[in-house]
Amino acid sequence: MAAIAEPYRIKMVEPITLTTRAQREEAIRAAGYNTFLLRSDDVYIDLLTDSGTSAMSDRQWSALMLGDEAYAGARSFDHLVAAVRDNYGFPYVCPTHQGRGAEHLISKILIRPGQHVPGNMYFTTTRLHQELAGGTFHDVIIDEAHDPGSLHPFKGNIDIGKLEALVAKVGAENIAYVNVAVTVNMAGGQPVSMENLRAVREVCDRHGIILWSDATRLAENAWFIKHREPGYADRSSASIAREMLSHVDGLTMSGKKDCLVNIGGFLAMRDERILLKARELVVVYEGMPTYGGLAGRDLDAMAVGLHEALDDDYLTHRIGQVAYLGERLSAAGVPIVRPTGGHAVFLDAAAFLDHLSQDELPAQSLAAEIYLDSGVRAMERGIVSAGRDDQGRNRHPKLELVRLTIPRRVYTNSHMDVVADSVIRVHERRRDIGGLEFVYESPTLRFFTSRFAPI
Ligand SMILES: CC1=C(O)/C(=C\N=C(/Cc2ccccc2)C(=O)O)C(COP(=O)(O)O)=CN1
Repeated sequence: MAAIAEPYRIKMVEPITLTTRAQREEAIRAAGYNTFLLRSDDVYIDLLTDSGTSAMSDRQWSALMLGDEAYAGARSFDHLVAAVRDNYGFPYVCPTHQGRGAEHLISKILIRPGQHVPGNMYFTTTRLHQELAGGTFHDVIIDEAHDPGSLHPFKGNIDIGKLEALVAKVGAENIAYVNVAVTVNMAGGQPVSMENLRAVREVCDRHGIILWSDATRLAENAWFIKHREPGYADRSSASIAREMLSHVDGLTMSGKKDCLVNIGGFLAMRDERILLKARELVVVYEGMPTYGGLAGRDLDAMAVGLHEALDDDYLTHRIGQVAYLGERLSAAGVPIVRPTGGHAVFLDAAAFLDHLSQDELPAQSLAAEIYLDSGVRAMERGIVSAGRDDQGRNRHPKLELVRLTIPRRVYTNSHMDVVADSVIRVHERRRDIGGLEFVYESPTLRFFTSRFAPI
């Protein structure tokens, strides 16, 4: 990947501090060996998440200053509707405070208790809201997605055979909707091809099933189509994103990723009946249909950000930075999910710590070790994140990963070098790393607030 410089210059900085090893030992103990429970001031380079952690542009800050805080009918809402219509091609928008607000509403609208929701690998909050609405999630992603070493260029693809088999098994009338996430976070930020989107559309049309999309990282997915799928090299990522979305009936969006804002989300759709139901629910759970739990200034910042995120120079640098970190780690023999995805490098913790069983929580332990080594904060994406099934048993996902998640427009490759050096140091002494056990297990989305101790 030809290195390119950041397609922007920095106009404001936020100082970060390097802590001592002693300070980090105290901090990780106080956090129960859970990187979610660390204080920001105790973190040097924060790769916990790309969600809400991106840097806004001067244009977004300018738009924010012009936010219309009218309770109803604010100009800011009109600006968001126009931005979604012009960039994504949907006429109707219902803002929510963030992605899971949109997941909550659409799950209530589309799912009848007992129905099934096939999708390309689970995401924690998405599956939870589907289950809270009485639905059952079914993973219909291609097998390669569960193989960290597979170099399939579109590991986010839906397996048409698995989807058809589920329809045949439960009946199309018992499928609430098909959910296609672009990209697939838990598979390693892996994209879906346009060809696959068309194929899934055809299946849904043939059976009369709604096709919904979790479009949270759609700009990055569009860039991968441009650079990996035949016939798209000469297209802009923005035009590819519109074509992707032309194949789906609506979307949930966490604006905190590919809309480059610190808070925000929305539903977008073509069917006015869904809009009307969303408007009934949004006033109960989020606020007026024209603000959905957000300040007017947030809507304006999101309207500008969703357009900026589709810029090819920005995407080439952003995704190139992920690849840079991934290549440095691969060159040193560190096991990672290949090919590197759009928003993070995922360490294969099962291979990294192959002397530990999955029940010794290798990814949780590795994330804590990386923090101890350098103050770099990563996120566990393995057995702890997968939670327990409806029988109360620990789910055992094939992927036991640590996610090094890169915020947008925040860090330079010098920071990536610090991260790579740290992970390589930890890899060199991996045999000294032991497992962790729960000392407190929270009942819901346990990865957020559980606490652990060395075994
Ligand atoms: C594909 C996708 C996402 O990645 C997503 C949020 N991701 C997050 C934030 C997060 C959420 C849950 C556990 C840990 C971290 C991420 O760190 O990756 C949401 C919810 O959006 P929300 O956070 O705005 O509610 C919907 N879909």
